Amino acid sequence: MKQPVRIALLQMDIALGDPTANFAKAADWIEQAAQSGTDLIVLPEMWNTAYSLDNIREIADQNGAKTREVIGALAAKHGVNILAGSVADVRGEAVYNTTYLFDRTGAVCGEYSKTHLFRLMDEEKYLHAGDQVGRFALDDVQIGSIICYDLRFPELTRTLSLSGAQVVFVPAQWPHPRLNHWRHLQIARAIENQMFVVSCNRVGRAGDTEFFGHSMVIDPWGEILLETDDTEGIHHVQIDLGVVPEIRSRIPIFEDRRPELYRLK
Ligand SMILES: NC(=O)CCC(=O)C(=O)O
Repeated sequence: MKQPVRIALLQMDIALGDPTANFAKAADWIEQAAQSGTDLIVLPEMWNTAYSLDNIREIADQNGAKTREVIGALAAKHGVNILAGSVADVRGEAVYNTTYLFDRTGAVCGEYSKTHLFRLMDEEKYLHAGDQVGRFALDDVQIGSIICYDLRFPELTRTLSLSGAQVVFVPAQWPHPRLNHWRHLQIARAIENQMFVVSCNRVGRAGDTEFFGHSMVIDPWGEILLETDDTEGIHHVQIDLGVVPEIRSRIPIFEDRRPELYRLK
């Protein structure tokens, strides 16, 4: 991938249980982001439905068909990669929370369904967990994809960095009162894995739950390159992946690991 990589984060509010409105808004914002010049557009978690869980099976995207059609067409039209946050999608009887990754031709080059379901928001009552990790190649760069609560499981991001990922993407719907957790977990994942962390969190309210935005881009040294506020907007940032090997050779944690010690006998 040509350096630096230009990334656009779509920090959106999401209409509860209204996929038609949300697809229209996402398409409009993708058009705007693409016209400003970008290599990769990132959306938040479950941007098609939000947490409208009572009727989620009725409104979820059937086999991701609409996501593939609408977002794939926009990726192809603008020759841009799109990490389409995640959408509620239904396969057979089961509803998942799935990231679709589109390359510049509009083809799906990666799919990842959230592997850790968040009980505080009742996900485990309505959704099925995925059972694969999300490691993909995009423009010849190895990247990883996790979703929101997955951030609390360092093993998952470690698996991605061990398998070569240089960036991990985190679409989210992470609300108050856990802004502190959100910020520190991302900084920790970046430093301990010597990788970029790029997150896109929604804003707005759903009932009593208030989502704070604060999408972040953190470099492998733990420096915050971008932290947004709690309002809607498209945020552009550039990252230079050349620093990943540099930092990994300066402090060679991957060579110094002692995996034989990390299993209880
Ligand atoms: N949508 C989510 O997974 C929310 C996770 C969250 O808020 C947390 O504290 O973890």
